[in-house]
Amino acid sequence: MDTLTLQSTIRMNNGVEIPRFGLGTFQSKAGEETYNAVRWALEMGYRHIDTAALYGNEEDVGRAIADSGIPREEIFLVTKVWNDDQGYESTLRALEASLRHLKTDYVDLYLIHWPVKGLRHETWKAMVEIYKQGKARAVGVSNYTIRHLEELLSNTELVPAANQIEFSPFLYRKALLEYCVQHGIVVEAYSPLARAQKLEDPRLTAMAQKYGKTPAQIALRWALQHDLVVIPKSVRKERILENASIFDFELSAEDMAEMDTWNEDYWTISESYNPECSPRWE
Ligand SMILES: NC(=O)C1=CN([C@@H]2O[C@H](COP(=O)(O)OP(=O)(O)OC[C@H]3O[C@@H](n4cnc5c(N)ncnc54)[C@H](OP(=O)(O)O)[C@@H]3O)[C@@H](O)[C@H]2O)C=CC1
Ligand SMILES: O=C1CO[C@H](CO)[C@@H](O)[C@@H]1O
Repeated sequence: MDTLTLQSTIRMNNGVEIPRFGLGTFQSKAGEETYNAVRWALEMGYRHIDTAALYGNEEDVGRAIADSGIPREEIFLVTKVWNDDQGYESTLRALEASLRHLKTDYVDLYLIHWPVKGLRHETWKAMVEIYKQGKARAVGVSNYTIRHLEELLSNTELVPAANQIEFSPFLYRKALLEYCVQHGIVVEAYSPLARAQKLEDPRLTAMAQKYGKTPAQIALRWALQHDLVVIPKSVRKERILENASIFDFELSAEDMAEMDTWNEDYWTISESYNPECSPRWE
C-alpha cells in the first residue's frame, strides 16, 4: 500500500481532496477547551477539523484556525446543518450562520447531519445550491443508510461527496461501506474509538501489544487501512498526538482480516437515534 502520512488525502467524486485524518470536536467545550484542541492539532500537522452547528463550538474552531497562521486553503473544514434547521431556506440560513461563526466565507464540506423524515429532500436541494454558489467545496450527508442513499441518488444529479457514519472495529458496516465505494461516496468514520468504550477489549489490547501501539492507535489504523476518513476527538494534547501517531506502522493483511471479525454491532448512538432502525429517520 502507499505510504500514508497525516496529511494524505482521498480524492472525492468532484475532484476535491479530503485529508484522511481529522480532529473531531463533539463534546469539546466551547471556549478554551475547543480552541486549544484545534490549535494543538494544527500545530501537530492535522489539516482537517470536523465540527457541527450542534456542537456549539464553531466560533472557537474558527478562532483557532484564524490564529494558527496556517493559510485557510490548507485546512479542510467540515460542518453540518442540524436537524432543526432542515428545509430549503432554513438550510441556506444555517450555512450563513455557520460561516459567520467560523469566520470564513466557505467550508470544505457541508453535511446534512441526519436524514430527517419529510425534510431531507428539500435540504439536499439547498446543499446543491450551496455547492453551486461555491460556499462549500463539497456537500454530503451523514448518518445515511443504504436506503437513504438509494432514495437520494434516485432523485439528484449531484452525488454526495461523503457520508459520515458511525464506524469502528466493533461496528463494521461492511455492506454500507461497499455501497458507498460503488457509488463514489467517501466514507468518514465517526466515533472511530467507539467513544473510548471498547479500548479495554482484550482482542484490541492484545493487538496493541503485538504492534507496540495503543488500543486507540490500532482502532484508527484499521479504519485508515479500510480507506476510511477518520476523525477521532480529543481535547487532551497527549491524546491528540497519540491518535495522529499511526503513520509509522501497518497492520498486516492477516490482522486486518482478524479485526474484520470483531464486529458486534456496537453502537454508541442511542437506539432512538440508530439510523438503521429508528422510525425517526423513515
Ligand atoms: N455525524 C455525526 O452524527 C457524528 C459525528 N461525530 C464526529 O466524529 C468525531 C469523533 O467521534 P466521537 O463521538 O467524538 O468519538 P471518538 O470515538 O472519537 O471518541 C472520543 C472519546 O474518546 C476519548 N479519547 C480520545 N482519544 C483517546 C485515546 N487515545 N485514548 C483514550 N481515550 C481517548 C475522548 O476523551 P478526551 O477528549 O478526554 O481525550 C472522548 O471521550 C466527533 O467528535 C464528531 O466530530 C461524532 C458523533 C456523531
Ligand atoms: O454529531 C453528533 C454527536 O453525537 C450525538 C449523539 O451522541 C449525535 O446526535 C450527533 O449526530
